[in-house]
Order: sequence, then C-alpha cells, then structure tokens
Amino acid sequence: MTAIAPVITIDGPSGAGKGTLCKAMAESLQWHLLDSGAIYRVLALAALHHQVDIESEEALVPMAAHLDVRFLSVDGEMQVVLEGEDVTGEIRTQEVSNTASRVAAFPRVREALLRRQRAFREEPGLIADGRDMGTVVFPDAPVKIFLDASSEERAHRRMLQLQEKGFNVNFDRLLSEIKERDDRDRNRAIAPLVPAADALVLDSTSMSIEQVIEKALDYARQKLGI
Ligand SMILES: Nc1ncnc2c1ncn2[C@@H]1O[C@H](COP(=O)(O)OP(=O)(O)OP(=O)(O)O)[C@@H](O)[C@H]1O
Ligand SMILES: Nc1ccn([C@@H]2O[C@H](COP(=O)(O)O)[C@@H](O)[C@H]2O)c(=O)n1
Repeated sequence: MTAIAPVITIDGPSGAGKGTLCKAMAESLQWHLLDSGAIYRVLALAALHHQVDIESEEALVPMAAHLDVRFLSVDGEMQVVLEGEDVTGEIRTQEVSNTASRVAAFPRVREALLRRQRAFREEPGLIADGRDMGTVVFPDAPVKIFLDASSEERAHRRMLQLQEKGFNVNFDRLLSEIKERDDRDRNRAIAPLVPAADALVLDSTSMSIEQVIEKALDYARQKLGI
C-alpha cells in the first residue's frame, strides 16, 4: 500500500495570519504549500475578465472546472498565472476578495475545485491554507489548526499591510468589509467557516507572528512525532 502524504490544515477568517503562518511552516518543514483562497480568487478574476455573471452557478461551474491557472514559485514567492498572464497582484484587490467570497458560496463551484486542491497533496507533506481544509478538503489530516483573531485586530493588521504597500485606507471601511466577508463565509450552506471538531483553535489576537509560528510548529511536531 502506498503511504499518503501528511497534511497540516490551517483554517480561519480573513486576516488572521494564515498565509504568514503557512509560509513559515512550509519553509521550516520543507513541505508543499496550498493557498486555496488564491484558487477562489483566480476564479473570481477570470469571471470578471470574461464578464461571466458571478450570480450564476451554472456559468461559473465550467469555468471552475477548466481554470487555466498555474502557481509558480519565484524566489520563494508564489506567482499566479491565469491564462498566461501574471495576476499575482490583481487577485489581491478588494473587488476580487469580495467576488471570491461570493463565488465560493456555490456548492457546485466548490465541488469543481476539490480535485485541483487535493492534487497538491504530495510527499513529504502539505500545509493547506483556507476555510474548509480541515473540514472538507482534507478531513483525514493528522494536524488541524484553526487560527482566529478579533475582527478589529484583523482589520488593523490588514490596514498596516495595505499602508506598507502605499495604499491610503480607511479602518472603518476595512472592518466592515472583513465582517461582511466573514459573515458570508461563516453562514454559507456548504463548507462554512467553522473549526473542525479535532482542530486546535489558536486565538492570535494578542500574539506576535513569532509566537503563533512557534506554537503551531510545536503542536504539529508533537502530533506528527517529528
Ligand atoms: N500574529 C500577528 N500579529 C500581527 N500581525 C500579524 C500576525 N499574523 C499576521 N500578521 C499580519 O497580518 C497581515 C495579514 O496576514 P495574512 O495575510 O497572513 O492573513 P490571512 O489569514 O492569510 O488573510 P487572508 O485569508 O485574507 O488571505 C499581514 O500583514 C501579516 O504580516
Ligand atoms: N478554502 C477556502 C479558501 C477561500 N475561500 C473563499 O475565498 C475568499 C478569499 O480567500 P483568502 O484566503 O485568499 O482571503 C474567502 O473570503 C472565502 O470566501 C473559501 O471559501 N474556501
């Protein structure tokens, strides 16, 4: 029998620090990385580019099934190529974030993207970042972490991140967008954002990035016996 590669799932709401944690864990363990949110973002961008009705599940499903996307690693950073075009920056806009969470609410869209996500599971192991990694995509993962933080702290982190990139941002607007996206992700009928029953819930509101990484790595190593 072939051994199946282990997976560490990191789920949680927007801005909790999942991407930062996953990148650090993948580097430390030298494992593969899946940014599942980027897949939903690419689908949203493709729909916007091709003027596909984002309210139509019927129209989105074939797009999801045939998405021409490649994830490349360039100098240790993920580069996203959609239909031959580098869209790494474009998938991070507010418009794409909001569209992604709308298209992600359709059951058949999620179904169409399942196999693509599971294909990332390769030796020596996978760190999977998302909303339903531990509950739906990799329910058999030996290590599951649900990373949380208050919505105010997450909006504050996002504000600093955008300011560092030179954007002029409004805290109240960011907070309300975060709450709106959380609400949609938590209350959708399929694969809602909830901690898996066997996940370690980590509230990072008052933790530094370094503390979160240390705690998550200690937990994973102890569970995996490595
Ligand atoms: N514990 C922490 N304390 C302070 N800032 C943090 C912490 N963790 C992450 N950050 C910062 O918060 C911002 C958002 O983090 P990150 O992109 O990792 O979140 P995310 O959960 O992946 O968000 P999304 O789901 O929207 O992609 C980044 O600028 C990151 O450096
Ligand atoms: N497993 C996932 C991952 C993401 N989504 C949806 O995509 C949006 C963007 O995700 P980011 O992690 O890049 O912020 C997110 O708001 C979710 O609606 C998802 O449903 N499942």
